[in-house]
Amino acid sequence: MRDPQRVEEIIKAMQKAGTSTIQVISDFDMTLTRFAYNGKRCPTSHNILDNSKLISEECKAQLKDLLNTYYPIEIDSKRTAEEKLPLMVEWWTKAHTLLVQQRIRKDLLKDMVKESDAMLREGYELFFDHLQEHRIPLLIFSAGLGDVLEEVIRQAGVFHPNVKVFSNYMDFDETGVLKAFKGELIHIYNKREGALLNTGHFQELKSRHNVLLLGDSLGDLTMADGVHSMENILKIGFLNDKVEERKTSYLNAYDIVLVKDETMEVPNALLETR
Ligand SMILES: Nc1ccn([C@@H]2O[C@H](COP(=O)(O)O)[C@@H](O)[C@H]2O)c(=O)n1
Repeated sequence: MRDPQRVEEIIKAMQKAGTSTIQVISDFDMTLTRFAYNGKRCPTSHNILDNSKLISEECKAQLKDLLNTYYPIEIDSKRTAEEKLPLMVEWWTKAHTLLVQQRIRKDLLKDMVKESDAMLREGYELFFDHLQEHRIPLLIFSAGLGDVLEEVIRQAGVFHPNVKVFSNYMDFDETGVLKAFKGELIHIYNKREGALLNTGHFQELKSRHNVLLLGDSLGDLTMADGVHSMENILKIGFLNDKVEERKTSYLNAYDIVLVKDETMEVPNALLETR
């Protein structure tokens, strides 16, 4: 924490206001899911599909090339968000175009997730169940693949009614084959625009002026930009990769930075404090 006293003040103010004033907004990939397990990288929602048997070997190689080209740019601390933005649009657009060419079948997504290495962070059950039990809305705001991430949380038994997802959803034709992606593309640097497009959601939650925000990228900080008359926001950032290069910028942007922490221990402890 850069300013522990400020963090304490925010927590106290949120506790005093009570759970009925809180909403949680969280990124998905590498925030609710693990970054690594036993020294091996865990997949993002895109990677779950990219590495599956629904994708041809040739296409897998092309998607891997894209990942190897653009992921280093995504986490490059020497480039500004403005420099990265067009390149991120390029990555997502090229990857989605390749995926559409694969004629992916909707009915195979369930088994694909079952067979994948998808892993939610340790302590996820407590996190989701606590929010459900206390009727605290959870918005999962992801630049990943909505259909895939929904299946991950469904299979984990935590897709409770208080969970809402904003993400990139697949559009299937009448035979159940992927033909396009729906609506505006969400990438890591346009979550503010995504939030402002979904005013209805934030309107429904207009009495919840206190926000717990969880993210793993500096782009995630704008996920709460649609919240009505915000009173307090506590921002927790998971810093998973390129720690030394990015620590200062994360400490300046997030209230609490969790370095290579694969658990939900801190968010869970905060939710349980009364
Ligand atoms: N073709 C792609 C594009 C992006 N990614 C990764 O997904 C992450 C975005 O999802 P969030 O839930 O974190 O918003 C992003 O960090 C990219 O690294 C990918 O794996 N493949």
